[in-house]
Amino acid sequence: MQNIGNIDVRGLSLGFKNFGRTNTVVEDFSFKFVGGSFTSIIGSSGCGKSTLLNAIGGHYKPLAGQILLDGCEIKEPTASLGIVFQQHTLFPWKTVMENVRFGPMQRGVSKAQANAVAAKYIDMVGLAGYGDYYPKMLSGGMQHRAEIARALANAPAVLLMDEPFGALDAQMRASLQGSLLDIWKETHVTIIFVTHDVEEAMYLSERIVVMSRDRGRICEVFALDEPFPRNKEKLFASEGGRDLKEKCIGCLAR
Ligand SMILES: Nc1ncnc2c1ncn2[C@@H]1O[C@H](COP(=O)(O)OP(=O)(O)OP(=O)(O)O)[C@@H](O)[C@H]1O
Repeated sequence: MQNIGNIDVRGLSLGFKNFGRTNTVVEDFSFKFVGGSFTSIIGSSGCGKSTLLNAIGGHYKPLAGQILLDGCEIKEPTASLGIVFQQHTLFPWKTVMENVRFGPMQRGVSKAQANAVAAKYIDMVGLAGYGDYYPKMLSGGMQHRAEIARALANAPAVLLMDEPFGALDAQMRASLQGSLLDIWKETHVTIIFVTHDVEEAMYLSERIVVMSRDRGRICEVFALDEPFPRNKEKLFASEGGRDLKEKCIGCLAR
């Protein structure tokens, strides 16, 4: 276990007030995301995946329970908790470089240092040479790469990803999946990755948490022993792979 990036979710309940009544979305959710691990969360639409991820990111206050990052309760968003969403959130009026160095500069890092940090992550996500481009000049996949670089520039202990590749075509998705695994290997950041795609979860993660339709409870946790780098064809064609996929799909209906 790594001594940073450990997320401990304890007896967590989350909900929203609608028309004066509290609608509980996630109830009594407990799980430990070990520092440096890659965990995917799958579950049917509306089961509370994004709500959970946002709560881990410090954006929602629990109705009950708590979420700890390395032993300290998460009460608000911090630079240690990087979030990447499916939709683009880059500042359109800033270049890639300006977007990526924004976080470090907000934290008081000098411009020269922030530029160096930004250049390192722009390079890491495969966008070297695009620092002066504005978001609208980039493809959807390139914008996602820039978003990941922007999150990494804050040196987060945890990277929370909410269906980040959901809107991309198969080729772009495969390319970003490969880049993400390289980044994970290099940075040892804890990754919590929400996806609808069972095969994507199987390819990327060490563990898959399946959330239930019934108030976001944990339906099943699957561990994947297959070492990295993984071969997609082999993984999905193997008996173990086919069995796991069937089990995950079976759980999604619960
Ligand atoms: N800001 C909000 N106010 C009120 N209700 C909300 C809010 N955000 C989410 N909900 C409700 O919480 C429930 C869970 O939503 P959430 O977005 O977490 O699900 P999800 O599993 O991520 O779904 P999907 O896979 O479709 O993205 C839904 O019933 C949704 O209507």
